[in-house]
Amino acid sequence: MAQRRGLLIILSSPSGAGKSTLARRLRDWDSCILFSVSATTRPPRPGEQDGVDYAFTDEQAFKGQVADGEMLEHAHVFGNWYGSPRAPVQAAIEEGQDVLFDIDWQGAQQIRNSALGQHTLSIFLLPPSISELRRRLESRGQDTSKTIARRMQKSWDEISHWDGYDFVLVNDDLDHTEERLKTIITATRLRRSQQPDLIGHVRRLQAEFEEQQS
Ligand SMILES: Nc1nc2c(ncn2[C@@H]2O[C@H](COP(=O)(O)OP(=O)(O)O)[C@@H](O)[C@H]2O)c(=O)[nH]1
Ligand SMILES: Nc1ncnc2c1ncn2[C@@H]1O[C@H](COP(=O)(O)OP(=O)(O)O)[C@@H](O)[C@H]1O
Repeated sequence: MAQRRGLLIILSSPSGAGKSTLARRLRDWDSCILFSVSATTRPPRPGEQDGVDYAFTDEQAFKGQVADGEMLEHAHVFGNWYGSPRAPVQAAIEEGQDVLFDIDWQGAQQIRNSALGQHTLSIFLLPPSISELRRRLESRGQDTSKTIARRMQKSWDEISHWDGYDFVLVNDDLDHTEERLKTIITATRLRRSQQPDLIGHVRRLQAEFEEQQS
């Protein structure tokens, strides 16, 4: 039997709601999940590693990759380009490995509408409040006040797409959100792994039922 494809797990939220933190926790929980390292034209933040957090690139190279069809999806966010390279995702899911994406609503929509759309699990994280969102962006301590103002200004654009997702969680308590994410992923994996066997099982039940009724 052909190997079941891996799951594309998509996390989106307004900037500062907690995607990267939760994505890190999910990777620590299950090291078999591949994190899709996005390419971006934004400059690295202190402590970010090239090839680990992002693949940092320039606009010309990024656009070349897009033109060559190397991006599964891409979008312009907060004045920079971001995209998910296709090859590592394709290789992983063909091997049955799940892939985790930290991408915005535009990227999520592109993947959902692609040939891989049937293999996605998308989760949107809402902040408990707008003032808490601001507090988190400020407490992260990695962006200038201008950058934070821009992200806050764009936060509603992102939040307004919340209802296109399979699940929506309010990221209030971090441990609680982590537990709910793990539950969602575990349940989705279970449903997908049972599906082929269940169809066969229901057919057998039907045959047995019909035989007994005749
Ligand atoms: N469409 C798309 N969005 C991305 C990608 N990588 C990151 N993003 C989104 O770009 C936005 C800005 O990301 P980043 O600069 O890391 O800022 P942060 O969200 O404040 O940590 C966030 O909404 C990310 O989810 C990508 O490959 N594709
Ligand atoms: N549930 C939470 N409660 C309090 N602080 C949080 C929570 N989730 C994330 N944070 C903090 O908020 C800041 C922004 O989180 P981050 O994961 O960088 O957000 P994003 O990737 O969505 O921009 C970080 O300093 C992080 O430690």
